[in-house]
Amino acid sequence: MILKQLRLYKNLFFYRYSSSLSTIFALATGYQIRSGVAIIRISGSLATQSLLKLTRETKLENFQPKRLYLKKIYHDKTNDLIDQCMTVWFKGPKSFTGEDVVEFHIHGSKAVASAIYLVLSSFPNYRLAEPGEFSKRAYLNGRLDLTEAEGLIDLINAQTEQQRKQSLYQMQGSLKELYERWRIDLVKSLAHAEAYIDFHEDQHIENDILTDVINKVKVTYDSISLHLQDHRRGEILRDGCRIAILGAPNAGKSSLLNILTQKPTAIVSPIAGTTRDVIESTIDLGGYPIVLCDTAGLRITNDPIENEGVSRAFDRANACDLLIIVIDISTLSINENLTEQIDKHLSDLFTIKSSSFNSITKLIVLNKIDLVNENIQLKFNQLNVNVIPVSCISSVNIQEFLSKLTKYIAEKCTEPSFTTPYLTNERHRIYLTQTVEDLSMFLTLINSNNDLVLAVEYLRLATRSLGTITGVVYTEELLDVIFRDFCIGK
Ligand SMILES: Nc1nc2c(ncn2[C@@H]2O[C@H](COP(=O)(O)OP(=O)(O)OP(=O)(O)O)[C@@H](O)[C@H]2O)c(=O)[nH]1
Ligand SMILES: [K+]
Ligand SMILES: [Mg+2]
Repeated sequence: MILKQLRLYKNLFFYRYSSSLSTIFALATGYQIRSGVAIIRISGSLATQSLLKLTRETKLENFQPKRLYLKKIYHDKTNDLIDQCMTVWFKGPKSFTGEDVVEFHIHGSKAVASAIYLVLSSFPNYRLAEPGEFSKRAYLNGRLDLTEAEGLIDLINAQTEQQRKQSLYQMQGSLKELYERWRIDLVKSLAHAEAYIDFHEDQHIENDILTDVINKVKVTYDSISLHLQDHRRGEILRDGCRIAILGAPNAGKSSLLNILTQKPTAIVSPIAGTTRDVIESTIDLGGYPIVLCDTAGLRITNDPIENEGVSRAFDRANACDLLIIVIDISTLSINENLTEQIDKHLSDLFTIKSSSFNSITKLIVLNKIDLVNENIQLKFNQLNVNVIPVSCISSVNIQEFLSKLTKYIAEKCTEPSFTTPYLTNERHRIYLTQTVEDLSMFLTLINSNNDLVLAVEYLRLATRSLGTITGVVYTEELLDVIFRDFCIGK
């Protein structure tokens, strides 16, 4: 235990030592420049030198931290004027990275940025930052834990309102609080269990200690297990709810896709078998992100290309969170039991490639209601809640369909909350699953009083798995995986 801690401190020490050698810089506002303002951020022990050299000031005291100064900046060797800009600096550790940070808020042109880059690169021990390097330094200097860093990248990538909320809460520590609380509980139990092992034979240590440990571990075990049974809500919100539109040829699948994307995304035609490939489009519905797929009409066919399209439709549908099945209403007979006919229609469609999609939620759209006599339309409105008659041509019931779909998606995702956050990331799921498995081993072994030392080893492994999520425990490899998703300048 102590050895491991020492190794961690050693890593951190080397990190601090080596990072003091290089001061990094990059555009923090992205490379799509040609904007009113762009920000060049510089971080490291030599960062403030750039402030003095570029502004030709001699004393750092002329700049109070966290205050903006309008300055002319110059090439330090040629004395050429580069730009007039706002400058600010943050004294480490009270900065984003925990190191001294300088920012130049320049005019957002490629030429100004390049001129400054050229000057900065000429300074000794200055170099361009790698992707995610500012955030990595923030993590290594204890300004962020890994879940907060992941929240930050998710916030940068957020496309919809609900994604914004979820990632913002995570960036502010919602998951860190939860996972650290569990980890600290387990570390305490571990310490008590170890004390029991070491001393219970020759000293008076109460047997209650062990019972107490078991009870506490059980509570954490239950909480993590519950957290894992989340139907991937947070992950669906983070990655987008995947929806496939399925149905027989000409049912109106592409017409429905075009309504949802509000543009002619897919070709619509009266020719059955128009759509062949899976057509993917990302949309925002009520703040929820959706990855929507139009697919080939499902039928048995001798055409090898169409058949490939049908196979792709099934493959994609199997990977989805929700299916919209479109049925041409005019294929149903009003005088027979409609629910039975719909069930039969679905089972005929699905057996084409012997699937059942049993575990996937389905919303059934009876399209082309405009073709049905108005008196009869009423009958279709009284079907199951997951069946909705619409017309893609006359737009009848389309608003109702959109609200129903939004409701279904809201149920699949989560209304983000700071106090009860959901899992958002496959990486966390892997380590949490490992944690419950180890805790389960601990509980089994300790209850059967088999091997106390081995049982406690599992408890130790569980604390390590939890620590890997927040980054209390880390490897270079892990950090590479996490921070490589960041862009340069973040
Ligand atoms: N009357 C009527 N026709 C519709 C409606 N929706 C679509 N259609 C027509 O039905 C035909 C087929 O529409 P598509 O959207 O291409 O159908 P699809 O299911 O994508 O067809 P495939 O890609 O060939 O499987 C087109 O001629 C559409 O104009 C509707 O609500 N009412
Ligand atoms: K068609
Ligand atoms: Mg189509």
